[in-house]
Order: sequence, then C-alpha cells, then structure tokens
Amino acid sequence: MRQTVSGAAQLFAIAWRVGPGKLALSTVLMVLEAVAMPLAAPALAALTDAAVRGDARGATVAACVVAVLVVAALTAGHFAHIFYFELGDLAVIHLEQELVALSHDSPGIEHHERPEYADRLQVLRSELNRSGWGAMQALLSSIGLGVALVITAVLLARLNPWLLLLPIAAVPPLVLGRRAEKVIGDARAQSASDNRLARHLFILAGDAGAAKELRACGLEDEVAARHRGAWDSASRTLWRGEVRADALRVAGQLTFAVGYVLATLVVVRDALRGDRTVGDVVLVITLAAQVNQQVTSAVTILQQLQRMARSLADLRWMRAMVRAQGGWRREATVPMPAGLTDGIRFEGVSFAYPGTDRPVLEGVDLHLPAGSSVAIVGENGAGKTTLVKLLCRFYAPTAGRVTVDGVDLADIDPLAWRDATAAGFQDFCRFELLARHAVGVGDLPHVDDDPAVLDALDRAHSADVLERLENGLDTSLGTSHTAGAQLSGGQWQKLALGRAMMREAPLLVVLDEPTSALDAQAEHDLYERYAAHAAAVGRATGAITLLVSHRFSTVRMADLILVAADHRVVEAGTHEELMAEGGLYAELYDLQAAAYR
Ligand SMILES: Nc1ncnc2c1ncn2[C@@H]1O[C@H](COP(=O)(O)OP(=O)(O)OP(=O)(O)O)[C@@H](O)[C@H]1O
Repeated sequence: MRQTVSGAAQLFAIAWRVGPGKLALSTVLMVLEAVAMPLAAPALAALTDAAVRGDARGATVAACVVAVLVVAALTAGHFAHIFYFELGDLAVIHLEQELVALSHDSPGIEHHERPEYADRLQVLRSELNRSGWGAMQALLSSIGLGVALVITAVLLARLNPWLLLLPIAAVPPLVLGRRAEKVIGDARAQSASDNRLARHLFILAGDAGAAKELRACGLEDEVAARHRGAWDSASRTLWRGEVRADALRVAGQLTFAVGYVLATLVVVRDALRGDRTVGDVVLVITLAAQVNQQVTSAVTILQQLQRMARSLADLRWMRAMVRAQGGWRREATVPMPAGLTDGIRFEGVSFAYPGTDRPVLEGVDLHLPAGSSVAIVGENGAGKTTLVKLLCRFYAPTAGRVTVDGVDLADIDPLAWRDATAAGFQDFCRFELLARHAVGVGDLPHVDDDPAVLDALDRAHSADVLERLENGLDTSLGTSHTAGAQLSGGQWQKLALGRAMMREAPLLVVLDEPTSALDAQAEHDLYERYAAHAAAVGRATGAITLLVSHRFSTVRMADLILVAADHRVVEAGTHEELMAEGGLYAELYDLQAAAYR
C-alpha cells in the first residue's frame, strides 16, 4: 500500500509539473461530478415521495433538480476527461524523456548490458504506452471518489446507520483486487524476457539488413517459428496470470453483491413497517448501486495506481542502478591533461562484468606509450572490446587501475575524458539524419561545419560515400525519411568512421573493428592514410591510437601490438619482434597469411 500511495503522490507531482492548470481544472470537474451524482439520489427519492403524495409541483421541482444534477455530473465528467487525457499524454512524454535522460545519466554502460535493467525497461515502455493516461484518470478519479464516498456515507447513515456497513462488503473486492494485480505483475515480469525475444525476432524479420542473411541461411521459417514460440510462451504466462487474477476479482465482486442485497432488504423492511417512505427505498437502491459502482471504480483505480506505482518503483530501481555507476558531473579531483607525455597504463587490472563472477581480465599490466599507435589482436571473446570499454571508461576495473600520465582515470572528470576521446565501433549507430549531421555529430560543436565534416570523411578515407548520394551532405539517410537514401552496410560504416574522425586532436582514438564491413584493401588503405595523420597528431599531443582488428595486414602497421588471450595480454611488441618470438601472434599471422596465398 505504501508503494501505491507514494506512486500516486509521485504521479500527482508529475501532473503538477507538466500541467498545473489542467490538473487544477480536471480536479475541480471531477469533484463536481462526484458531488452531483450522489446528490441526485435524494432528489430522486423526493421526486418519488412527491409523486406518491400526488404533489405535482414538488415532483416537478425535484425532477428539475435531478435533471440538473445528472446533466452537471455528465458534463463535468466529459470535460474532465478531455483534460486528464491530455495530462496523461504529457505525463507519459515526461516519463519517456526521463527514461531517455536516465539512459545517458552515467558515463558507464553497465545498465545497457544488464538483463534486469532491460527487463524493467521493456515492461516500463509497454506500460507507458498502454496505461499512461489511464493512470492519470485513476489518480484524479480517486479524488472525486473520496468526495462521492463521504456524501454517499452520510446519506446512507441518515437512512439507517447499519447501512454504513455496506462499504465493508467492499473490502474483499479490494483485497482480492490487489492480490490479482500482483499476480498479473508477476506474470508480466516473468514474460518480459520472452517478450523481448519476440520483439527482437519481429524486428529481425522486418529488417532489410537481416533479410539477406536470413534467406541465405534459410532461416525464414526458423525465425518465424521462434517468434511464434516466444510470443506463445509470453502469452501463456500472461494468460495464466489473467485467469487467476480474474478469478480473484470475481470472488471479490460476489461478496459485495451479497452485501448489496442485504442493505436493500433492511430498508424495504423499515418501509413495510411504515418507518420509511417509498422514496427512501428508491434512495437506498440508487445509493447502493452507486456504492457498487464506487467500489468497482475503487478497485479499478487501485489496480491502475498499483500498476503505475509498480512502474514508477521500477523507474526508481533503474535510476538507483544508473546512479550507482556514478554520475557525469563528478567533481574532478585532477584536471584533464592537455597532452600525454607518458601514456596510458593498466596497472594490475582485473575485470568481471557486473552480475557475473567470471573474470574477463585478470591482473593485466600494460603500457600504451604516448604518441603511439597500438593494435590489439586475439581470438573471439579474448577480451579486446572489454579492454576498450575500460579505456573509454564505460566500466571501471574490478581491481587495479587505469592511469593517464600517472593519474587514475577514475579521478578525471568523465566528461573531459569523453571530450578527449574519439571512437568508432563495430556495432556503430545508423543515425538516420542528413548525411552532414550523421557525420558531424561526432563533434557536436561542428555538426554544421561542412569543411570539418568533409575533412573527417577524408581522414576516414570515406569521402566516396558522398559521391553516391544525390544531394551530397544534404541527403537524408535511412527509412525514417520518405525519400531517404538507402545505404549499404559498408557505406553506413564509412559514415561512422568519418564520425569517429570528427574530433581533430583527441588524446585517445579507439577503433574497435570499425572497418569490419570494408574489404581488406580498403581497411589497409584507410589505416595507412590515417596512421600518417595520427602520427602527426601523436607527435604534437602524445595522442594514442588504439585499433582492434582481426586483419593482420592492418595490425602489422601499429607501433605496438598486444595479443589478448587467457584473460590477459600474453604478448606485446612490434610486428617484427612478435614474429621473431614465434608465439601466438606469429602463429595467427601465419595462419591468416596462408589463407591469402
Ligand atoms: N556485457 C557483458 N556481460 C557479461 N559478459 C560479457 C559482456 N560483454 C562481453 N562479455 C564476455 O566477456 C568476454 C570478452 O568479451 P569481449 O567482447 O571483450 O571479447 P572480444 O575479444 O572483443 O571478442 P570479439 O573478437 O568476438 O569481438 C566474452 O566471454 C564475453 O562473453
């Protein structure tokens, strides 16, 4: 219950923030509706008694009062609906914006890679779409309902104090409704991972890039079957939850029905004795029906508030998880160096991904000398990308430290470090923007600076992409635009490379297989050309270029080559040194060279 109350308070605060005027208006209208409806019951009773007495004037006045109250209630309800609907949309947009901000509220990426976070995000997204405005309606209705309940209770007590017990019959539906909501919530959480899998497969089935591979491997039926299987499994879990929840709700409503019949019988008995009028019987029947409706609304309202409260609790959990990784705007204890003289060192670095106890790196000691180009090679899963993630400060080492010119990276302002870093990744973003912006966002202050964008594309050996675009830098890219240009994987990757080159003088350039979609010759040419620029910048600022690649023809150009295996860096040296050593590097190099012969 505490969670529901605090969720309702939080939702109210959000509504106040996004639309104080709309909130005030819809609350007034809801209260008006709540007052008018129960008061129509005594007016109806007066109408009945006047009719029984043959008092035409009294009956006419009472009929007018009933009509005015009913029309007022309906009109207020209608206009309140317009306002809270709008308010609900605003609240959903606000929460979506908060989710977007939360996603980027940490220099780390742990939350993006944790299934617990992904599950909650999945539930939250679908909850916001499905019940965003419903929760707002529930919140405002609960205020009106409180008022209506008080008026109804006073009217019932005046008829017969025993009738005040009527709402007690409402307790079982409430309790059982709560249990039902928990059952559904659990079912939703249990089905979240199947749900995500089904969504992933759905997107895969409609994705132009995936279509080729799916056809080539003959996976169309397999994907369809797995998609169906994941949905079936998710739906089965949800259906079981819904059935159990509905059974609990029906049991609650039946309990109330018994109370309703008893209440009516009490007043009918008083009327038969002559203690009450026919109008009083009409009053109790009308009020009891309203109590029934109020209880049903209370249960629905409670369910919706519980549901929203659960989502908001999930959001709090997600916020706490992101905050636990440390914020962006930490006070830097040490200023960011303007250039590197010694370089970057890994000192006894060990690392296991959060939530796992399997070490990916163990006691790694490394020196990336200032001004050098460094390549990392190693088999799949050897930990190359993990090294890159630590360098980019997406994660902090579990033990040991990474130092930049002797300063612990953890003590450097993450924003300053990010500004001094440029990166290109294998799983690059496809920004469906103008071509200029798809590249320019690599250095936001120069997003519209055409010469800077063209220079970056040139450094990335990627200017040829523009030749194939109808409007050059002004071409819209991707399916988000009606006439957006469709690019090949390699073309997208070239734009991503250009983006990585936008920062002209970063202290660290990380290229984690950003050329996997290019052919070996194109990759070789690119690095040859890039290496000259990197060497010039490196001489001036001590900048380090770190390259992860499986292509040894490119790797051999680096000043220093690191070989990752068995949770550590097992070999380090120049191409010639490592070949002379005759270790793992020489073995892998020879294997690849033989394949090209
Ligand atoms: N987010 C994560 N959570 C848990 N384990 C992870 C995560 N990312 C990677 N791993 C595990 O860490 C190990 C090293 O992965 P990493 O991506 O660093 O390898 P890699 O050398 O870059 O591989 P590849 O050449 O295939 O890109 C792998 O066993 C992988 O399963």
